[in-house]
Amino acid sequence: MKPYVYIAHPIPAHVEAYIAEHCEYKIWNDENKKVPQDQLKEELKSADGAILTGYDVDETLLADAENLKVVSTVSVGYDRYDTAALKKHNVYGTHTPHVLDETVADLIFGLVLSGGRRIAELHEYVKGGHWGLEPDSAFYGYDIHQRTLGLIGMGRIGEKIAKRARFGFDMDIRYYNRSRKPEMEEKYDAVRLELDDLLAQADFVVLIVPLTEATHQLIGERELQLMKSSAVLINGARGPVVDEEAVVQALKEETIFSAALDVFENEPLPKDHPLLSLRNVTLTPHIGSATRETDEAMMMRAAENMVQGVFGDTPQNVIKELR
Ligand SMILES: NC(=O)C1=CN([C@@H]2O[C@H](COP(=O)(O)OP(=O)(O)OC[C@H]3O[C@@H](n4cnc5c(N)ncnc54)[C@H](OP(=O)(O)O)[C@@H]3O)[C@@H](O)[C@H]2O)C=CC1
Ligand SMILES: O=CC(=O)O
Repeated sequence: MKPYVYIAHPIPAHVEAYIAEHCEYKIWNDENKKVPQDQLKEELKSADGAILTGYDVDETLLADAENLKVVSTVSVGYDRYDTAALKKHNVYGTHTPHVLDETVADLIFGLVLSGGRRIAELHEYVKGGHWGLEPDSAFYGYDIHQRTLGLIGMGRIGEKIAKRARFGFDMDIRYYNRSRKPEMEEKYDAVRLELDDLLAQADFVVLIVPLTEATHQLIGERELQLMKSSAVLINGARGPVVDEEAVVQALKEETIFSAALDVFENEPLPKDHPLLSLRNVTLTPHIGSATRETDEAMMMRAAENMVQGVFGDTPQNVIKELR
């Protein structure tokens, strides 16, 4: 008998065909609605494996999932997976590193450009029919090239951002990272700094670390005050890596120049969120990795991880706390 797996969101046809070759399966096909928690718990009772992205995978969910061997997220970040609970229940947690690095770096670089040159704001201005109502100088931004990029997180994606900054825009790279990365220093002339020094020196501060206890609200009021008044804050990591209220305050008081954000404390961003009424922001809907090609590659990788796990093999992308 084939193993049985549960997929908690729609997947492309060729990924479904791959799963069908190896497993019996059920798919939740509503893209606009998540599986209700009680139903998900019920579904997992008989599942050997699952693809669960955007769900909290914790003790409550795992308690009755007696056959479960593997859960896969279609993301590299796995902050919603409780690794202690997965370990306790002997379930592999897997994610999708590498396949998305260049794609996320592209979007982040878009945010760097928009933050510095005010592209989102100018787009609103022109689309609103206001062009000509104010002098052009009211919309001058800052150069990107030959300025200083402060990278918080020099991991897989961080490196791809550094590459674009160094070789595409001739920028100076400063980074803050848990461990030192001599290879990155060599390749990109990157200089490792303490966080406060990076914040004081960078023209563009880019966050691309995982959300953990150590990175929760890494950037708050104190840190924002250390930044230059001409600096741009880019968050491509997770919303709670910054204190969102403090960011709103800094933007209102213009103690920093602008922010460009792909991730938020609450997603989708609530309709009355103060960020929506600010001029000096670029906002994207947590879409860093989501191009057509890369989304498909991530889905396939998640499916492969799951299939490997249900057949008793070690999946290729087990999250590091569970290796
Ligand atoms: N906006 C979006 O759509 C996307 C967002 N992301 C986010 O980006 C994150 C990073 O992804 P990826 O580059 O693949 O991950 P990596 O694990 O390759 O890189 C993360 C880096 O952060 C460093 N780091 C971790 N904790 C700390 C800390 N407390 N202080 C300083 N540095 C720290 C790590 O240091 P060390 O090397 O020492 O371990 C590592 O170099 C994901 O976890 C996810 O949250 C990812 C993809 C898309
Ligand atoms: O946010 C996306 C991810 O892959 O992590």
